[in-house]
Order: sequence, then C-alpha cells, then structure tokens
Amino acid sequence: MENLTEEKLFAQLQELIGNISDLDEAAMGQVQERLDSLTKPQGSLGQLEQIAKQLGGIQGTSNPQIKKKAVLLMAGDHGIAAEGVSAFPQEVTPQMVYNIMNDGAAINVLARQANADVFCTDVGVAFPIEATGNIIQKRVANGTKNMAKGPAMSRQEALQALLAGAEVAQEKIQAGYNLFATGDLGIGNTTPSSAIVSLFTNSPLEDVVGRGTGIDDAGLINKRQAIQKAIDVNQPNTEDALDVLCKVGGLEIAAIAGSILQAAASRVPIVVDGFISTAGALVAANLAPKSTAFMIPSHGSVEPGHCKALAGLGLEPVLNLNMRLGEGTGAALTFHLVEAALHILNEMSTFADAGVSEKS
Ligand SMILES: O=C(O)c1ccc[n+]([C@@H]2O[C@H](COP(=O)([O-])O)[C@@H](O)[C@H]2O)c1
Ligand SMILES: Cc1cc2nc[nH]c2cc1C
Repeated sequence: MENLTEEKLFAQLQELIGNISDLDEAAMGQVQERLDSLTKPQGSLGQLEQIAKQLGGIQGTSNPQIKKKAVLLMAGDHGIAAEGVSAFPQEVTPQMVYNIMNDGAAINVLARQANADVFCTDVGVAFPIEATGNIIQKRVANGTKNMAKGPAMSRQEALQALLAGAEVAQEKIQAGYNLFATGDLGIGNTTPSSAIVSLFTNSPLEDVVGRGTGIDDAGLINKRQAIQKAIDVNQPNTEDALDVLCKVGGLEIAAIAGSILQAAASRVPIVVDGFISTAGALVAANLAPKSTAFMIPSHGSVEPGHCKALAGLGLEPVLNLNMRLGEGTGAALTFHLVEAALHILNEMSTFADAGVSEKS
C-alpha cells in the first residue's frame, strides 16, 4: 500500500465510501412490528428496541443474528506528546500493546467476558513492535509529527491509515465476524481527539479538552494551549475531513474511521467506544454521512468533549460508568446490551401467544 500514490489511495477511499448505503427500512418496519407485538407496553424497552431495529436495518432482515464479535483496537503514537500533554510517557503505548498481546489489559478481560476477540493493530506506534498473536502490523509511520509545529501527517499517510483500518475490518468480516467494537490506544491521543471534536462540532476548546490519563490543572492549561497552537499553525479546513485528519489527527484515529467505513460498507454494525473512538467516528461521518447509521453508541466518557462528539453524531450513550480508559472497554461492555436486544426480539412471547390483553 505504501507504493500507491495519494490519488490512487483517495480513489480507494472514494470507492469504499460509495459502497455505503442506507439501512433497510422494510426490515426495520418488520422488527418494529415484532417488537410491538411482544408482551410489554410499546417502546418500553427504550434503547434496546432501537438497537434491535438498527440491527435489522443493517443486516436487512427481520431476524438479525450475531455470530462472532471482535474489538478492532488501533494503536498509534503522537508527536504532540513532546509538548507534555499526557500524564504518562510515550513508551506506555508499546508496553500496553504487549500487555494486550499477553491478555492482561482491561479490554482482554471485558472482551473475554463478552465472548469477543481482541485484535490490536499497530498503525503508528513510535517504537519497534514484534507482531505476533493478536497483534496486526500495519504501521504507516513511527507515530505522527508534533502538530503544534506543522501537520501531524501527510494526506497520503492519513489515507494509508484509513485504508489500513478498513483492511483489518474487511479481513475480520471475511473471517466471519459480524459485530465490531472500535478501540484505541496511544499516549497523547486525547489531544488530537479534542482538536477534531472542537473543529467538527464547532465547540470552544474550553468545553472539549479534558484530563485524559490524569493531568493536573497546569497540565490542562498547557494542553489547551498546545491544541490552540496546532489549530493556529495548521488552519484545518473543516469542510475537508481529510484535511482535519492529517493536520490535527492521529494514525489510530484514522484507522478507527477506516474500520467504521468498512463496517458500514459491508453492513456490519460497529459499537463506538469512548472519546478517541468517537473522534474517529466524527471523521468517518464527515467523510461519509451515511456511515452514522451503522454506529451503535456505547458509554459516555469522562472526557468533557465526548458528549459534544456524540451529539454531533446524533448518538446517545447507553451506559454511563464514569470510564475513561479507551481500548474499546465501553464498547465491549455494550456487546452484552446488543445481544440482550436480540434475545428480547427472539425470545419474548407475543400478546397473542401469552394470552395477555393489549392496551385498551
Ligand atoms: O476513550 C476514552 O474516553 C479515553 C479517555 C481518556 C484516556 N483514554 C486513553 O488514555 C490514553 C490517552 O490519554 P492521554 O492523556 O495520554 O491523552 C489513550 O491510550 C486512550 O486510550 C481514553
Ligand atoms: C496504563 C495505561 C493503559 C491504557 N490503556 C489505554 N490507554 C492507557 C493509558 C495508560 C497509561
């Protein structure tokens, strides 16, 4: 892929976007009818009913099924870390990649409990990584550049990372997975995510920038200044999602966006994790507005910009657990609820079957 020109990569992206179509309204109508026939006041299972309907619309059937589940975790490093925007040193990114490989991270535990597999892709870690086990090697660069001094990456790199994420999703769809969660890992990545969310939702930085892994008050001021500098230096054009992505984004954020676009093109639902994942989802939505219909919201992150990002996508979180870990942890927890929605659809009795009187 490295040898392809920017034009060829852009054409591939355009083709991917062109393959995204609308949800199947007829199937959604059938799911709604079934939900309304079940022994409960209509709509009383709230967002569970919405999810069941969405799954029907995505799979194009009144009887949606989940076979295999995967967390597509994208890892990358950030040149902006040099500005002291994180509470942790950059070497934590590769260290955590190995921890994930050895099954010791929170996402391994939560995915296992949900009977899901974790695949961690190195799209741009700044240190060497030996990819074995569940680690997939698709490195585009050894981290991004410092966006406070110039663009985080070239347009070509952004396209490569987007398509790397799409490729991973495509490989896993071919292997039989039909429900995804997004996930991220990368020291410093709440900084580009904040820039993206601020730009795409037209929100002031004060409302969007948070403490990430746990910076103090002085750190928060410094982080805001670094983001302001990145925006001033790069002048991203919000009408051009690729421009925003390459100037103030990240390689793993691009890959998350790419995995969402591929999921949408292949009609596979994808649960969107926390702040960084939702920044990636905003990139996907700005590239391909139709992709939002394939996104399932998960939790509301502690990061203050997350609610802005979710609102920008028209998504409402289904969980609120005060989490701020990333890795796909909130999305993996949401797998249980997605499956609950299908159990409801398939296993509840109807008013007629159970002999329960309908609304008078
Ligand atoms: O997903 C979230 O909502 C989230 C919120 C805060 C932090 N994180 C994780 O923490 C890292 C980024 O934090 P920071 O402070 O280094 O920018 C990165 O590895 C993320 O996965 C994740
Ligand atoms: C330990 C640690 C684990 C993480 N997982 C995702 N981001 C992280 C950041 C840190 C610091």
